[in-house]
Amino acid sequence: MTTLQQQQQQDVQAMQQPLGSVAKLVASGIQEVPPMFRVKSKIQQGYCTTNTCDDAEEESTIPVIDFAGFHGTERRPLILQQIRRASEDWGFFQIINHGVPPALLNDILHTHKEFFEMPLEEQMKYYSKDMNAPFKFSVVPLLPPHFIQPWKDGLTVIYSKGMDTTNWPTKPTTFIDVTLRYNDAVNVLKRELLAALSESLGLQSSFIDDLCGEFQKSNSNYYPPCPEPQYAFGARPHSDPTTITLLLQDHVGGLEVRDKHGEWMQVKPIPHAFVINLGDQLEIISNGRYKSVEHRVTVNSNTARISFATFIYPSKTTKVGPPLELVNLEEGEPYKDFIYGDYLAEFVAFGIKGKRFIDHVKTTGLHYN
Ligand SMILES: O=C(O)CCC(=O)C(=O)O
Ligand SMILES: [Fe+2]
Repeated sequence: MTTLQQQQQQDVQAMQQPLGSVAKLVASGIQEVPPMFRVKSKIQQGYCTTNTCDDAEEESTIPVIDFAGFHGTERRPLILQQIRRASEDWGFFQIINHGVPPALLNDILHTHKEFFEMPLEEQMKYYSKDMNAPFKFSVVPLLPPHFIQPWKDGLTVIYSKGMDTTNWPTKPTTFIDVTLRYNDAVNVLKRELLAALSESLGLQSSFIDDLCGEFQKSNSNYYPPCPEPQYAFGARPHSDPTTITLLLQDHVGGLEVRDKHGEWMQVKPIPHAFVINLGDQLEIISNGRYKSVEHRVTVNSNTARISFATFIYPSKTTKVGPPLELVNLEEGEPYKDFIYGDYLAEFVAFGIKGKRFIDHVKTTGLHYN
């Protein structure tokens, strides 16, 4: 057995010993961040200079793209151009007028927030030891135990059309209906976005969806207030291993993205907007033209935050690489092809090291050790 396999086996065993939720820990009145969540202060990490740690730039300059008219001929070329520029410069953008009804966006955040604020006993009914369970409430440890744990609770839905909801929560009463309708709506939107991204790269409209858009998994994330926000992260700096991620966030804020100059920028909440971030698979397909950018989630001492991240990714057996039309050997070594399942396994084992996993493997292939 390799070291990687041993580590994975130990992690699976340790993850079968759940500790409970972060919300419960906060409710118990703790005044300090416990060791399993604790990072060096952000000052020590060089992230900021003051203890309040509001180091990220105030105003987000992440592009906001108005998706209205995407299906017509008049605005479509402009939208594609804006997507191309945002993907090259930022790897992150927000979209408005995307067609998902505002009432549904309010409902999904409220309903899931209500779920996260229910007693732990109620939530634990949906805990599962199966890492691939299609519906599951996450408890600490949320990541394999050799990681520092994120300051959050989570609920995961692996989407498929007409999902079996027999064992889903019936409290809040709207939970099943709203969660299904939201996931269906995001499934339609992801198809449009992947078409736009394909066309913006000069590829056939269905190219990215056909290759890398098969799976959809959503994580609703509940970030409780933290007694020492400078010593914990909701999510440590990482880039997503996905094709794309569609994120809905409430008004609280906390998501930050690293810009071209290495500075952290706040992604300012815009009501009813989706934050779109390109994942590693899209960077690979585009042969590096589009970037899968590092981001992180900070927490605060006053207000719980909720976000709903939907990840789009290929099947584990899919071979992902740049198509020939995006390879120009004069521009240097093209990105290597990967089998997605192998990529993901090494991504998880690599952990969050303040560097992008993709930088380690992009031209040399897998086996980062
Ligand atoms: O909650 C957020 O704003 C972002 C979460 C995130 O980056 C992720 O789940 O990959
Ligand atoms: Fe992320």
